[in-house]
Amino acid sequence: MASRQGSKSRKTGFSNFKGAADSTASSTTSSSKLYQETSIDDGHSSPASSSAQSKQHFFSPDSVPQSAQRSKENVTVTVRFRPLSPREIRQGEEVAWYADGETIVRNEYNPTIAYAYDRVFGPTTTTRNVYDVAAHHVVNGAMEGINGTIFAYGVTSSGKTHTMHGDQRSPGIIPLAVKDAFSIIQETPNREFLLRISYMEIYNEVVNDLLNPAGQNLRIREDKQGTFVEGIKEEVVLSPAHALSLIAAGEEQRHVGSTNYNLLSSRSHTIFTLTIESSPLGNKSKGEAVHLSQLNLVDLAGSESSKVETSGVRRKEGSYINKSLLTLGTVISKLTDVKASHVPYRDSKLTRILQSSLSGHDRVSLICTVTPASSSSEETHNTLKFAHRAKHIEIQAEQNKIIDEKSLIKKYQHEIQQLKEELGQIKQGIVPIPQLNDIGTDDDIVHLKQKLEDGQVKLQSRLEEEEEAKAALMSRIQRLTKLILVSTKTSQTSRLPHRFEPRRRHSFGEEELAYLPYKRRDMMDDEHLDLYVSGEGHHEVRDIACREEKKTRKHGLLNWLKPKKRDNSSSASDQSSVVKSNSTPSTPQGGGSNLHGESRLSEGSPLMEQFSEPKEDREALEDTSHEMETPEASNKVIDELDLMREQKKILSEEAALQSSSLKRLLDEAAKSSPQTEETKEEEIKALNDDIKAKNDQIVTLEKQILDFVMTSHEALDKSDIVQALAEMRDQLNEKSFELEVKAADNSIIQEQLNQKTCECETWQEEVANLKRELSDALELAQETKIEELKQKAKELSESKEQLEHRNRKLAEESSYAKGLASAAAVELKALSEEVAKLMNHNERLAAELAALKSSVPQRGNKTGTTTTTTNARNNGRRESLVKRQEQESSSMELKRELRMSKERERSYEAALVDRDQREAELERIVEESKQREAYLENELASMWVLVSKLRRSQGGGSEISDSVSETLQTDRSF
Ligand SMILES: Nc1ncnc2c1ncn2[C@@H]1O[C@H](COP(=O)(O)OP(=O)(O)OP(=O)(O)O)[C@@H](O)[C@H]1O
Repeated sequence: MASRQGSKSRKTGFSNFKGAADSTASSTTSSSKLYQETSIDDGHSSPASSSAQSKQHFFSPDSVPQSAQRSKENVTVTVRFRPLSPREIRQGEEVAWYADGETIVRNEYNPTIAYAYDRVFGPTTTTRNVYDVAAHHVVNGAMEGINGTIFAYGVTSSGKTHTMHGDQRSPGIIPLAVKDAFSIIQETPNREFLLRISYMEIYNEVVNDLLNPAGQNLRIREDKQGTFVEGIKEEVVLSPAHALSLIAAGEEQRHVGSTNYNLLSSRSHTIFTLTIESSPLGNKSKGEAVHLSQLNLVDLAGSESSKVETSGVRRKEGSYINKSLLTLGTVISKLTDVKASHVPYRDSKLTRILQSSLSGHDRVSLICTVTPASSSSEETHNTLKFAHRAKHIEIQAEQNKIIDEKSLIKKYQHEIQQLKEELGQIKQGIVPIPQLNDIGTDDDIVHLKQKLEDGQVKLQSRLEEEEEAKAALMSRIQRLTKLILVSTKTSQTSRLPHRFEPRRRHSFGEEELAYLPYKRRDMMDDEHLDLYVSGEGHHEVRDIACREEKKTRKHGLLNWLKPKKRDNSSSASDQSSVVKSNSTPSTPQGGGSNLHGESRLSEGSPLMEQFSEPKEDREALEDTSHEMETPEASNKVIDELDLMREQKKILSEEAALQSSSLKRLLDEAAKSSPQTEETKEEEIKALNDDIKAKNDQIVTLEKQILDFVMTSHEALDKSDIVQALAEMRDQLNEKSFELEVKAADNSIIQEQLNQKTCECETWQEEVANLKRELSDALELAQETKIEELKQKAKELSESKEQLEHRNRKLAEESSYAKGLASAAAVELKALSEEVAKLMNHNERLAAELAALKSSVPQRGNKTGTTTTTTNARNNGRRESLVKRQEQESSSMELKRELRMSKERERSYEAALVDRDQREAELERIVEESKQREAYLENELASMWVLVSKLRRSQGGGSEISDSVSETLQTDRSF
């Protein structure tokens, strides 16, 4: 069944909003500094105004007529301060925000900053007070057909869960609302009701059904009537205890974790929905509209400051929480902004699911929880601003009336009517058996007697058959009737005239609230003082504490099943909801009982002790049965039978729940790794044992019911006994059938388990084989790699050798070239010296030659003067000519030599240039070979690293690696 969150489209609702600027909007138009005090009594949000006007309205796609009562009102916005926690006190925190009167929140450090709300609750206010102001009118409206939503909003550890769920000493809005709903039924004798609940969480943007562990990751769908969660489980509830026990079971599934601020921080948003159908009582209901409404109680996860140091899962959860709360904030801003054209409901699952509530057709109450602590001043300020924005949302709450034969209450009413008619027909069909003494003459007696006896046998068997059919019908009628709740008050006066009288307060039965933690979480905080230190390292310790707390809660639920002692004082709550038939109240807690309750407790627990003392109990029952002489006593017996049946039902439900958990575990086991397999197997085994134990308990309970019927049969009149017996037989058959089915299921599950175990073993073998193959392959691969490396190392060392050889050669050549060059240099020097000498000599000769040339013309001029001396002079001239010729030839010789020496010089110079070039070439080659050597060195080093890695990764292959490393070592040293 799908839980429908509202029934209107967004557009119609959106048009109902007015922004802060709208002067016609009610009460608050305050800014952060200029506030206008508003009060819950201002009429806009008071319960009294809820149904002031009414008009006809049609909403369903198939034109189902619906009448609607509309009244304009604002969202009720209240702020609740929690006291400073022991931790905050220890840390010397100061009060940064405080409640100034009943409607104003003021900043301690800057008194000009103040905000006004419908009501502000100080740290000492009780949740009951909060309920009366912030929730009661919403619950009241929901019981009259007006959808209602109550939110708790605030940062982490500000007290949302404390407000919504509470603890045993101070129950929260949810238990109070449930209780109130049943009280209203009791005080509305002219209507009959059918209540259903669903409970879901939004964890990391995934919708999970908390009443059905199999309902994970549910889809949100939308049709013309609004958004709804597809496939969510809805349970018809018969009493507050029944509803609370279901919530308790749901709480077990909720994601809770420890954070730096809160030992038990809610990591998901939860939405508890109570669907209420009501119609006029009895024949009046024909053709009358059915009221259908939903009451959503939303415990939001707390926003987290980005300053908080978290990691891993918590950080991921925190970011999802913050994102969805941000979307909620944006949606609310847009709703209060007249200019906004698009409201981003679709940006988060939370706003999508609550789209209808937010868009103005539900009566909405927002409870903002805050801490006064100075360290959270900024976060508190943000919450206050959020609350202030929300105050401007205007709503037009409507009463939903549907004339819809498809409504569950109508369906049940029809079925009951049909069954009653069938029963009437059966009753009419029973022919009274004629008495023998009425029969006539003696002659016919034998014949007639025979005939009559035959007829009597036939009639008897027909009678029995019809009795059985009648009993079956009766039990069906009873079961259906039980689902429809009516007041036990005989007065048919309406509840409405009394509406504003103070309602009788129903105290909770001890067991009803047993699912809630015994004490406040902050008290635990005191005990786990050292656990509240920041830092991730302590999460484990805190998670243990968290688990412990969960266990306590679990025991709380178990306690609910604990049989109550007969105690007249507890009747106030017990009578809060009884079933239509006065003789068969259906509530599990109805009247209390000293019968054997059943539980998941192990031996030694008080409950098991009660199981082990049947005699005493039976004696007590016998005592009771002696007192049961009046019809009331007979009713009590039936009450107790009902109670036992109810307990049996709960056990069966628990067994079913565990079976589904078992299935889930089996599925998980199939998917999980072999390491987690063992723990899963243990869990599966434990669950199997638990289911077996539960089935045993069901059988025991059935036996006890039989025993009880036997011992108390005297207190009941015969027809009651026949009826009860038939009913018992019926139920027994039903149960034994159920048991058979469950046993069959179990054996199937067992088979599956065995099969899975076999599969697991095969897988394990396969995994082992694969591992072996993998290690072989690895070894092989390593060997090949090592071989390759060896080869490469060899090649490298060879090329290194060659290079070194070449290097040596080059070095030799270069030293030879150097020698040559120096010899050439020496020679060149000697030559140049010689050239210099020759040149000097040359110059001298040239000078002499010039001197000679100049002396010859002077002698020619003096020839005429003396002939004697002419001969002598001719001789001398000849001599000097010869000499000159000699000198010329020697100078020629010298010149030639000079030329030659110059040529030689040039050739030497060329040789030198050539040598320089050669040397440069050699140096370049040497440089290159050095670089190559360095590169090879590097290569070798990385190979070394590789080899050592291989060695490390392959323990067994060390020998190979050793040999490689030796090779490489040698290479290296080489
Ligand atoms: N009004 C209050 N009076 C006394 N104690 C309170 C009140 N509100 C909250 N606390 C205590 O403060 C602690 C935190 O409260 P609670 O767990 O309800 O916070 P929360 O807002 O739900 O946190 P989270 O978002 O992390 O789930 C609890 O120990 C609770 O008992």
